[in-house]
Amino acid sequence: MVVLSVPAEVSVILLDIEVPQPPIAFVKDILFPYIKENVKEYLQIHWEEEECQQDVSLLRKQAEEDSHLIGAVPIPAASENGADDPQQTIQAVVDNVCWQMSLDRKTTALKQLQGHMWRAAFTAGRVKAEFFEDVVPAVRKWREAGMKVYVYSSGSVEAQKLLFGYSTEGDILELIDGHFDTKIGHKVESESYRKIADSIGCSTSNILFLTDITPEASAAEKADVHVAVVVRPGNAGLTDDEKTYYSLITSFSELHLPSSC
Ligand SMILES: CSCCC(=O)C(=O)COP(=O)(O)O
Ligand SMILES: [Mg+2]
Repeated sequence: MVVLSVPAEVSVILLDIEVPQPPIAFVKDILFPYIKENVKEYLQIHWEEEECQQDVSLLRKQAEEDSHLIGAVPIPAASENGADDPQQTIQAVVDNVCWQMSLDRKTTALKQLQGHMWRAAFTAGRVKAEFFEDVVPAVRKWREAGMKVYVYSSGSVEAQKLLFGYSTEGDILELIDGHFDTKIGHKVESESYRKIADSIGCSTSNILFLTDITPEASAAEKADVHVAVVVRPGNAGLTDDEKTYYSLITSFSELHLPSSC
């Protein structure tokens, strides 16, 4: 078995949300299609609710910022007297969401609506998150060794908590010390990792970031964060240069903590 020694200065393990997911690529193959298939019905049911209207306002603001992009889908402004046809606006929101998702955009507006839709699905028992079998034992072991474990995902903090709260292993939210999403910054920007370290109260060099995406690994490394690239079935392939450059693991059990024998 490959063993990757965790540097002695590391006291925090930061996980990308997709890294602990199972081979069926839960986020891409289950959660994302769920949004596309159900967004229209969700909007129709929740349209009058304040939370839904806040989600739509944020999407509308994002659509205005995106108006210069090729293929961008506008969302008409709400009229002051509320005289607009909700079905037309709903269709525009659906089209905008599908357009953003076709580009795998990581906008806070999209992630917020997705998070609210997933909350409805998880709490109704329509979806349960699965983890690779090495994940939960490894996270428990790291915590027993005194490590803090955080999650950093483009998915909203609320959505991340759903995954750990409604998993096939039960509610395992207590295994995670904290969550970060795009509100702290994008995962391909080095500054985000400095802000995360500040927020945790440690130095960036105290963090080991596990991700499957090399531009994220590169941004973290530029901020002096330790990185390892996690290679799981279903992940995008790596180039030969990336395979040589980065420390690679295929299971969390391959991480060897300084104190473990
Ligand atoms: C329930 S979390 C959904 C994850 C998500 O929306 C996403 O875009 C995945 O992004 P990540 O940065 O975690 O790879
Ligand atoms: Mg990812």
